[in-house]
Amino acid sequence: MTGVLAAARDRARDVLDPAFYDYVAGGAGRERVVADNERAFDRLALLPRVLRGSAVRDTTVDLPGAPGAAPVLVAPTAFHRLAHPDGELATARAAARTGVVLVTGMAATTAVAEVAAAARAADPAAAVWFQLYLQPEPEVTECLVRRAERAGCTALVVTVDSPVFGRRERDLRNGFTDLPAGYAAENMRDLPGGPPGRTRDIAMSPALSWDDLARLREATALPVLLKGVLHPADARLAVERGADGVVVSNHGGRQCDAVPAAVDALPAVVAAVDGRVPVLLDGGVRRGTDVAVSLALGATAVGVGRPVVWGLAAGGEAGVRQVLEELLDEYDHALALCGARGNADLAPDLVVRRGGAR
Ligand SMILES: Cc1cc2nc3c(=O)[nH]c(=O)nc-3n(C[C@H](O)[C@H](O)[C@H](O)COP(=O)(O)O)c2cc1C
Ligand SMILES: CCCCCCC(=O)C(=O)O
Repeated sequence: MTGVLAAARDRARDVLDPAFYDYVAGGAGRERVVADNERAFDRLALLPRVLRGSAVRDTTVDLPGAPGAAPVLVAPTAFHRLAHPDGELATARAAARTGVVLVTGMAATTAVAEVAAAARAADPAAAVWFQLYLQPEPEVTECLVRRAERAGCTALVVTVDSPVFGRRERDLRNGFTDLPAGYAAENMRDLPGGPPGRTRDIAMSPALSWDDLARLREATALPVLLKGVLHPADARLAVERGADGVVVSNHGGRQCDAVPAAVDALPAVVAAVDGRVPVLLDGGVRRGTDVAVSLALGATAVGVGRPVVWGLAAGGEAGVRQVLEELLDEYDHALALCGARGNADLAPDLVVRRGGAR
């Protein structure tokens, strides 16, 4: 990786506590999937069309609860105040000012109400989604959902790839298993069954099922997207059970170190969903051309995780803006080079395997 994103990552490595840098950069096991998410894009090439472009290109996408958004989202990543003192507030302002949907996480170090308010103060039209892990106690999940609704979030993103926490060898080596003193997952404060005024731990449960999703579906009118879908059969089930979108994701290689790269899993999920709901992707997106490849293969939009944290660590709000603007500018440039007048002109025939047919 070179360019703005690599410079942000290098700066982040210089300024961050090494254990937190490793927590962000690292992944599960031998980190094969972390590497493969990026390498999979390197294995794909764009096959441009000529003499059919436009000087002005339409790059906006319609997402659940976010019409006219940019095709790049801020994927949910935990603990932004460990990257920069302004934490999630800086990320929210940067996303809002670039027209990018922010998916703020249950594991944020700033409460969702404050994050959403900061985004709207920067741009009243800003869309913020809330990511959650379904909790084993339905009343805890419901309380989190009500907080997101009250905060004005326009969609929920339920992460389903984490029945247990990934085995992250860097974190085990570094002893990075708890937040340092003075930081907390603020959305987890004052929840049912938890200590008053204090935070509960986020639970991951292998006992969750499609019934828990059905309960959530009934508990809220907000659009619900499922994040962490790789198998086409699960994508089909998600649509049948009322999901408003699926996110093809392997959690940035942080959960199972033996799964396919996100972009390699995308086409089968797109085929299974068959246009019924938007399909998003995250994992390894580092260039505007990666955005173009993903949209050509059927994604409606893509999320970026680590690059946003690197930008935040490198320069707070301005650093995140630089990262997002670079990706969006590169994407628009890639569209021009492919002879596309907008996202709608991207199609699977524009993507081939590097060195051979797809
Ligand atoms: C530091 C870090 C924290 C993350 N925290 C969460 C989280 O709290 N919830 C979640 O669903 N995904 C989380 N993710 C996964 C991201 O949402 C996303 O799937 C992944 O980062 C995409 O890959 P990329 O980093 O290569 O862009 C986290 C990823 C990182 C790097
Ligand atoms: C049990 C702590 C939950 C934090 C979740 C952060 C996360 O998903 C990650 O990949 O790290």
